[in-house]
Amino acid sequence: MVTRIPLIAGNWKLNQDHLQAIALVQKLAWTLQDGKHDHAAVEVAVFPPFTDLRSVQTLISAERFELRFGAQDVSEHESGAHTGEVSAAMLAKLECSYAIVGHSERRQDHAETDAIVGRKAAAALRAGIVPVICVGETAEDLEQHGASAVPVQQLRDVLAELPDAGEIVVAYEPVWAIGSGQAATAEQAQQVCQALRAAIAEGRGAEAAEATRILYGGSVKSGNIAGFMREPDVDGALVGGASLDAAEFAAIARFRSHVGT
Ligand SMILES: O=C[C@H](O)COP(=O)(O)O
Repeated sequence: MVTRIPLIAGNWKLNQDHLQAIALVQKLAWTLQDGKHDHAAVEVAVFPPFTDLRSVQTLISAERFELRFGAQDVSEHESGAHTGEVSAAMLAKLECSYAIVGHSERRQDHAETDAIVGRKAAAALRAGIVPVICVGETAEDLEQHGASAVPVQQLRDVLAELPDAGEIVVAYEPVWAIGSGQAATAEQAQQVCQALRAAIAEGRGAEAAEATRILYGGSVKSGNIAGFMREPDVDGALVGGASLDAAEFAAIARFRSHVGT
């Protein structure tokens, strides 16, 4: 049986300039160190804006912090006449481990389709970056189709664009739970994450499905993380607002001290 190392990921969205990013990463790393955080047991990663990545890389490398980091998006293109785009190779050069693709805010703001998201994920994989593939249903989808149908179809469509091999992370983020303060219940998250794992098994085989980490995202806080992490198919969290507070985000990463409470 494969052990999936939990991943607690902080998506800063459009927050923190590069000076604020340095302060936040320092505070987070020191808080985790004070709490003797075992990074081998629970991985912690931050996703700053593009403009912060160089500063975050330099700090993490100079201080030998065990934090990982990634980008909030990546281009499907590799180079050339694509103004405003940032390629996976550029992110790899900055030592990004991950790139988020298909966040619902990008799907909404930039009309990103599953095919585009799939091509972005494929570009990340080609550069040795693990794509964090976001899927999730809106409140209307939930009412009309139930919780699983839309995220499962989104994931199938994204996986269709990917090579069979290469590590991926999937993040289930119900759109209605993002930034609303109204998280899904642990049972709802488990039900959808289980269905997503079955979709990965269909597309990439049972072994890959067993090894793939599936995160829950949407109003995660230190007060509700333990419930999610008790579920067998939830392997971590993609945290938005609460990741901007170092103490709160570190408390989320310490979910093991709340499990059973
Ligand atoms: O990527 C993170 C999600 O959109 C969740 O955001 P939130 O924790 O602020 O609800």
